[in-house]
Amino acid sequence: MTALETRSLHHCFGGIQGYYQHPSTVIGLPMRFSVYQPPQAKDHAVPVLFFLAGLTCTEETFMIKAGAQRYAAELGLMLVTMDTSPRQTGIPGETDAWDFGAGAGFYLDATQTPWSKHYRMESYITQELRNIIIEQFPADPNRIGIFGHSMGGHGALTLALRYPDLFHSVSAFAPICAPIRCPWGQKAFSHYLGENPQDWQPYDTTALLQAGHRIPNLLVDQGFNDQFLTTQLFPEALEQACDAAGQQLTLRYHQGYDHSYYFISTFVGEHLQYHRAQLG
Ligand SMILES: N[C@@H](CCC(=O)N[C@@H](CSC=O)C(=O)NCC(=O)O)C(=O)O
Repeated sequence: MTALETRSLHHCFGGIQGYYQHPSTVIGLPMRFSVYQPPQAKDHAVPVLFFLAGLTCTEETFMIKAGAQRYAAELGLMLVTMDTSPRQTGIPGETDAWDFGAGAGFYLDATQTPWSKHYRMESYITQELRNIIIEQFPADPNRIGIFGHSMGGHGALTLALRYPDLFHSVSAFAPICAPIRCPWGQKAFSHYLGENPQDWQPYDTTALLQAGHRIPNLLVDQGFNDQFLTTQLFPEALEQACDAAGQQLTLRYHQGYDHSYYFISTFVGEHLQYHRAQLG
């Protein structure tokens, strides 16, 4: 069993907010994650929600800024967040840009050197971290949902589409819907996956839908005043892909809201209620 170092524990709405570090065999370096255990977890295994954060974030960002613990405590949901990339890999230039490298792992397994040695966030989440949560926390493995924001919204959608047996509910805030078509995605994918766009398709939500991948239901919230709406996110491409595929989608636009955690914190309660209903 993986040895966890507990970095800190905090009482929160009757439950426990914990921050952890462990030597990751998948990443080949230490990784950090955090878990909110609701009060119900003292008595029995509870459903779990993985939250994947966006560019520049860490395992702390959502737990500190989203205000989700109040709702998780009411609904009996465990929350899990992880860092957004490996750190201190020694790769030259890893921290030069905020939208690539450290803090920008894009929730995939890189195939190109030098990134392929450590940048393996897909396997980290779907295998190692999932196993840690199931084995070392009071988590119900048959009721695991996933959601995320921006780069993490892309991660949640693509992992849910690629691993329908592992993730039983999915939603997103302002996701990058078509990374193969936007500058953030093109920059990351060309370095992590190589120059051939054909190799990017398994990590693009619209391409996965076109290829026949499906999820039972999908909730997406998007602010109209999002500074990245027209340059990076392309929710209209998601809508078109879902329409063409016959994929259920509830896409809600919100006047005035931007890309920030003020937007996330406004709607996070509704996302937790949605997942609780989906997970049963
Ligand atoms: N540093 C950048 C802004 C970076 C940013 O907005 N990051 C978002 C996610 S963007 C897509 O994945 C975020 O969640 N930031 C954390 C936060 O606390 O807001 C810049 O200078 O524009």
